[in-house]
Amino acid sequence: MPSAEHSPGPTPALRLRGAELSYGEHRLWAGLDLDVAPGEFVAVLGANGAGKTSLLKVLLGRQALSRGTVEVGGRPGGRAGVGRSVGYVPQQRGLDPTTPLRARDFVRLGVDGHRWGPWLPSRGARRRVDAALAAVGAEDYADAPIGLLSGGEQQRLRVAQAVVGDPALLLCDEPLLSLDLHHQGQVSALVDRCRRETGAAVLFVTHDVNPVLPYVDRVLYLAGGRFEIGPPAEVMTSEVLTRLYGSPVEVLRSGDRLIVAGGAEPSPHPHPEPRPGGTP
Ligand SMILES: Nc1ncnc2c1ncn2[C@@H]1O[C@H](COP(=O)(O)OP(=O)(O)OP(=O)(O)O)[C@@H](O)[C@H]1O
Repeated sequence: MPSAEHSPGPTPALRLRGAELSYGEHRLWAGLDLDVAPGEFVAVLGANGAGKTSLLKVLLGRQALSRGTVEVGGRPGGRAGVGRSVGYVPQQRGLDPTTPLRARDFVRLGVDGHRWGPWLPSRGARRRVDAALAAVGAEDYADAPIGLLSGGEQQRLRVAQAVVGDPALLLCDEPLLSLDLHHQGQVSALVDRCRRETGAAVLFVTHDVNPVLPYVDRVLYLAGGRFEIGPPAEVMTSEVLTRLYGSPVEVLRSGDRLIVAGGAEPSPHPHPEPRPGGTP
């Protein structure tokens, strides 16, 4: 199992030590040592069920580790430790058309609506909301009821909501899923700009690394209870992924794109009874 240490420097935005997550007999990953530096962009990849979303749940304090420790911004993780320091872009889910919120009110929730911490003067909050709306290109529908917007428009607003609070750690759970190629590129570039401007570290769960490939510093690849971490050029190879999956995988290059072929999980996992842990 490789170590995932990153070079020493400022307090890591995220530190995992000996981290393991199992649901009953089903071990998702174990022995995970990972330091993510401020401003670093880490793509989290892997097959369905490899434990990507579960990792984010741990970092959000919604799921306890089975073993090991987690720190966010130098403070112990878990419910008490997360607060405003973590921004979260969830998987796309359509919002109820009758949701009684304008787009800008939805984004403002990221400033002062659902986090612990001081309230900002409302003029400052409004400026930040306007800036976040502009950053995701949502000015035209800033005052529209959010439930009536398209899935892609709603997703851009989720990104705006996550970054408007200036988090130390930005967790993105497949935020590109419902977006067309153009907007995939825009949202990827937006997340990149945010981490450069604010120093937020990014953990970006995705099935397709290509939209974020220009920005990714390291890839955390989860498969079959194991993991690999490193720069994309070192991890996204036929040899490494074949070893990780324990079955033949071919990584092909087509222009700037990477195509991963093969990679079936070695054996089906048991699916135990659900444990408390919530759904992000
Ligand atoms: N609370 C829970 N109790 C028991 N098993 C769970 C629980 N939450 C998730 N699992 C199981 O853990 C495994 C990993 O789930 P997770 O959602 O983390 O995978 P993922 O890598 O994000 O998958 P996908 O790519 O399909 O979104 C799955 O087999 C899932 O059924």
